[in-house]
Amino acid sequence: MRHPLLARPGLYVITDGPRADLVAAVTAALAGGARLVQYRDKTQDAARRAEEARALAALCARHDAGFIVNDDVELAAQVAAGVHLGEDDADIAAARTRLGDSAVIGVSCYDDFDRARSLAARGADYVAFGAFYPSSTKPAARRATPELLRRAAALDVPRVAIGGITPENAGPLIEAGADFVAVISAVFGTGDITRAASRFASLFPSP
Ligand SMILES: Cc1ncc(COP(=O)(O)OP(=O)(O)O)c(N)n1
Ligand SMILES: Cc1ncsc1CCOP(=O)(O)O
Ligand SMILES: [Mg+2]
Repeated sequence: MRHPLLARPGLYVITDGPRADLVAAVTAALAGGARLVQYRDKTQDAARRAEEARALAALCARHDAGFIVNDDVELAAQVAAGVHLGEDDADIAAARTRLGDSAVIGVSCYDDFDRARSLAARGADYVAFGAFYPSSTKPAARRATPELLRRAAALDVPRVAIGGITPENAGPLIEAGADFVAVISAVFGTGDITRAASRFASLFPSP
């Protein structure tokens, strides 16, 4: 069954921290209509990470938006969030045991349909593909094509597209079946985060 937080397609923002105005930046993205927020912070500063994750979890709850922690199952458990797992991260079964059935667990599938099929069968709540376009955030990311999104319709699990996505180039991905577009720089790297988020949000059908 589709997780309730993934029922409505839309914009999935991923933070680009550390940044001093993190909570204000995410507040602005939510005001623009972001439906999912991922806390992605590759630093080792456990105290700041815990404090920020707790603040963002409360903020997202107030906006009825999903909140997902990148990589770190223990931090997700601490703040009752979901988690996003890539190929170098925890195993999905271990994450499910730790976080429980109600947590959103998303997985990176890169350009790999068989990985998506296998992880969907093992209980992933969404499968993410990409990068679809060159990404300044992750220049070495493997590349995927919209055809993969079309093929993944058969998996009957929400599909997320990531990598170099802008309001100008997101259309073909949504048309190919992306339920969410996941974006870092084209939202958080702009001078007007709310406007950038609302441009993405307007590409999806309104509820
Ligand atoms: C929604 C979404 N899709 C893909 C990724 C990438 O995950 P991963 O391959 O584990 O790489 P890092 O983000 O951890 O560098 C993601 N974070 N979110
Ligand atoms: C984390 C990640 N995984 C594949 S591309 C990417 C970065 C996406 O960031 P941007 O939206 O700035 O290209
Ligand atoms: Mg990861």
